[in-house]
Amino acid sequence: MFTTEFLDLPHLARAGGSVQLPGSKSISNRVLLLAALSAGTTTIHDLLDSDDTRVMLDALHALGCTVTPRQVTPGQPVQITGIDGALPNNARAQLFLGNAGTAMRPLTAALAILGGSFEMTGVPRMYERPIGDLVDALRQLGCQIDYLRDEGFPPLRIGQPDFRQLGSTGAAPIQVRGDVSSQFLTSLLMALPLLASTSPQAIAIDVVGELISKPYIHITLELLARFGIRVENHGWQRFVIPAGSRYQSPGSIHVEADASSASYFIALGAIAASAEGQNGIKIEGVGLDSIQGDIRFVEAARAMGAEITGGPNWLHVARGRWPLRAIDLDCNHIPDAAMTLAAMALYADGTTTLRNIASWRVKETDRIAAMAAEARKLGALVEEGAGFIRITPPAAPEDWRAASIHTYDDHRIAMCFSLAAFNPAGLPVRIQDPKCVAKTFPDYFEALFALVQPGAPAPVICIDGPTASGKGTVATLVAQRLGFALLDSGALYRIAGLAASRAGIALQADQADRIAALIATLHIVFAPDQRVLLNGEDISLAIRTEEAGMNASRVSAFPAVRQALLQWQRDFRRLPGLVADGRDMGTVIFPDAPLKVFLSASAECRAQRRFKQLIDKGLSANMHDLLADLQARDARDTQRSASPLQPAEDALHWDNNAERTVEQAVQQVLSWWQQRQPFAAEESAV
Ligand SMILES: Nc1ncnc2c1ncn2[C@@H]1O[C@H](COP(=O)(O)OP(=O)(O)OP(=O)(O)O)[C@@H](O)[C@H]1O
Ligand SMILES: Nc1ccn([C@@H]2O[C@H](COP(=O)(O)O)[C@@H](O)[C@H]2O)c(=O)n1
Repeated sequence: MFTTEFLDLPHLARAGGSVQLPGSKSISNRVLLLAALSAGTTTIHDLLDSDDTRVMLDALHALGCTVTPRQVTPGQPVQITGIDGALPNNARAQLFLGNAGTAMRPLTAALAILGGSFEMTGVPRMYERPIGDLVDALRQLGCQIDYLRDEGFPPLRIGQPDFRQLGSTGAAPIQVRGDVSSQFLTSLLMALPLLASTSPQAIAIDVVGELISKPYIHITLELLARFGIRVENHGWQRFVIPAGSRYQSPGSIHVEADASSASYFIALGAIAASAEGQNGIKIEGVGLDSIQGDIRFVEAARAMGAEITGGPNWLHVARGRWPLRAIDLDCNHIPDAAMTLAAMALYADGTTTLRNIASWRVKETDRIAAMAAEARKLGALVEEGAGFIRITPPAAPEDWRAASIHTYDDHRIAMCFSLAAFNPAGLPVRIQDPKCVAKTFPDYFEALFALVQPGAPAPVICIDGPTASGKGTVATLVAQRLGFALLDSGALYRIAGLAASRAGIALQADQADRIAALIATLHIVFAPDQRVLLNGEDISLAIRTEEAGMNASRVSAFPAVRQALLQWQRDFRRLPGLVADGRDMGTVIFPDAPLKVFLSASAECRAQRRFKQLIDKGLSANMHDLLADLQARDARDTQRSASPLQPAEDALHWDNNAERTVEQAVQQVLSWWQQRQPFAAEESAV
């Protein structure tokens, strides 16, 4: 996951390949709660690992359920042993539920019926998301719920219910509004079987007002049935839970991939020209048989021109009509995925109107306002109303603008606007706070980058300079702040030197071809945890000795060795960008790099730094020898005929002498980088 302050997406041109989607958030959190309320142990496969499922898992653990393992591990199921419809007497807990509506609302209903002493808290935005209609419905039954701040909103305190008023004949139908959030009805449907289990009468729920988001209720009913609760659905207006209903674990259950997440890749297939040798996008884990309402996004995308085929758990999407066709659609049936239509509308042949989307206003943020504000930044013409949005794309390529997209801590805003990187103007798009996608799809950007091809080669920042000038340190930090990949080219020469000496090859010019041939056979891995593996062996420390540095310096003077490592280095170039440190990054390896930096510092300063670095690592060092070695390496690096160490003509120089700190150097490089970006100055502050 990208945890940077922002993520710059270069202009994207093409896409192709296949993507396996994470589990559905809606199904994951429902299944977790149902498993927790049931008798027996449920093994849950393909559970989504996200912010919202994590808060749910933590809450269930706090309530006394056995959760094994405590965190979701890819490919490993999670087992929940449920409470069999009852909590111990005097159960109490404080539950932090983040911004997860799918945790706050159903847990409130279930705990209000089970009884105990609970505080339901979350992030500030959660305290702006209404829950009053659900609380009113639960109070009709005798549940004890108090608002801890504002009337109608979390945080809440839940106490012991008093069901005496229900009497032996049961309650009158419970009334709940259906026109604000379908999560209220879902919450009651999942909580009321706890009451029905001991009730002599069936329990009925009447929906007041038009029921929005019926597809989500459909998911709830399907899953309730899997856990032994068969709810009667009377025309989506009355739901009846039979007396004696009792939660029973199905034993094992698979979570479908998220149909809302699929929408971004369906849109990608519809928008992007196919990558060479590829034919569109294959989406795995969810298909045309999905129980999720957002699968009907497929119909809307087809209406806009996408060519979509599919099976029970897969979809294939290719660009069809281009530009896309503008549509006018009632989106009540696909409230979440409809946001992706707004992104597709940027590529349509006219004005697209999305109606019946008032529920967007009470989601993670006011999504109508947010989508309108951010689409306008790109140059689109946007009109918004209480329950609709109308989008006209920029009239011509030159009307598009490079925008820094504010994401409002809303995963869907971030994912939708990533699609703006396919704009016809060749502009990059900045996504602020990219980690907000953690709510449903932590690795969204990684999945996107695996499928797309940029319009021009991915950007590279070259940082060259003599040994111990601070290149590696600065390059690592710049790469971290931008979310870029890192190439430590010196490590490749160090590996070459180490491998040659281990093979007993003399490090001299007449052996250069043998060393080059050896390089071609090496299996080198730069692991994400910073370890360097050579043919499976961890050589991270072995290549960092001064001797390894000297050997690297020797072999690096041979043109055949440099040639053998050339493509290796260029293959590091990838989305969203690369920071490359070395001696000839700007002059030879990436001559087209948009930013080249040359660091310098006196030999004495560099020797001092290297001395400290070695001592800090617990290695022995001698200042006199270090200075001599360093000067010898400088001489060899600058005087060799093949790619000598020298600044590129267009390099920017940074004197990295003793009075300069690491952070100053990093800030300088980032500031040079910002100056090269097309985003407005006030939007690009790092
Ligand atoms: N202003 C500075 N900029 C960068 N590094 C600094 C600075 N001040 C002190 N250092 C320290 O200098 C040491 C040497 O830096 P580093 O290893 O990044 O150099 P390098 O140029 O990559 O060396 P080599 O080419 O040998 O790999 C590190 O311990 C680093 O923390
Ligand atoms: N692009 C490069 C990088 C390194 N070298 C040579 O390798 C030696 C080790 O590099 P470090 O950056 O890890 O110190 C170095 O002394 C150079 O001789 C190179 O030639 N080109």
